[in-house]
Amino acid sequence: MSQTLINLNNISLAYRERTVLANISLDLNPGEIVTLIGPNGAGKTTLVRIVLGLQKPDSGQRTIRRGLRIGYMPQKLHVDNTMPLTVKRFLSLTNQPMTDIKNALGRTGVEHVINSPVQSLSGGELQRTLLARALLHNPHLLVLDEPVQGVDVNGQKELYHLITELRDEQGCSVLMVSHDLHLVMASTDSVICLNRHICCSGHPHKVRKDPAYLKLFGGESEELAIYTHHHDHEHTVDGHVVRKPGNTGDTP
Ligand SMILES: Nc1ncnc2c1ncn2[C@@H]1O[C@H](COP(=O)(O)OP(=O)(O)OP(=O)(O)O)[C@@H](O)[C@H]1O
Repeated sequence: MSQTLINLNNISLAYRERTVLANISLDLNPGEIVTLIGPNGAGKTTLVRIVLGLQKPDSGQRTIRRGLRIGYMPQKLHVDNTMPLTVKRFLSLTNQPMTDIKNALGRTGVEHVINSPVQSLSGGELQRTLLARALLHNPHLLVLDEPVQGVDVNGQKELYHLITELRDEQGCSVLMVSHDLHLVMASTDSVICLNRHICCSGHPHKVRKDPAYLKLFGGESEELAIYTHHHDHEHTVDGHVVRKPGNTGDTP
């Protein structure tokens, strides 16, 4: 594994005899974006914690390239509502220079929130602030646990686009967790579909059609992917539907 950043070999883990991860093997290679996808409770966060070295598996090996720097964006940020904490103070806890902090916030598009309390940020601003924090150590690998949660659909697309740009600019690798293959499709090199074991993996277009993926996520996801909204009407400002001239169809 000369070039490989992190290798997991046959990792298994159980909580009180309940298997959470079984025989997981994977390689994270330089410059690659890998997305972990799976239903709730599939073991995605647990696997991320093992990749980060925060949790030890019951069996199997984790091998990490010497000197590897990892930037981590957690799934949740717990900040006590009564504790005054500005974005500036929050990011200063990383001990990085203020110019780097400002640059990172600028790069993720939220320089304007630097003096705002963390608790007051919108979903998108919070995710971009957490992404800026993950960038601060100039990482070789970005690990992003559900980076678009709490963000609306357009914001999600923008955020995935930004993640791809950051990978291109910085040449880092990305391991991220997502719930929606179709939204992440354009932004990932490969997908690992997890449900306590690896159900299928590979190029996103291949995984999308894999019977194991379809079994987990159902045919609905395929229908959603091909559904195109034929808009035969317009809306008034108060939301009422107005048919376009010459169109009487009942398409939504
Ligand atoms: N510390 C723990 N002790 C006992 N069980 C745990 C612990 N941490 C996680 N689990 C269980 O392990 C399973 C996998 O959890 P994990 O958080 O890794 O799933 P996930 O795929 O990230 O889920 P989600 O999409 O809901 O975030 C779940 O059934 C969870 O209840």
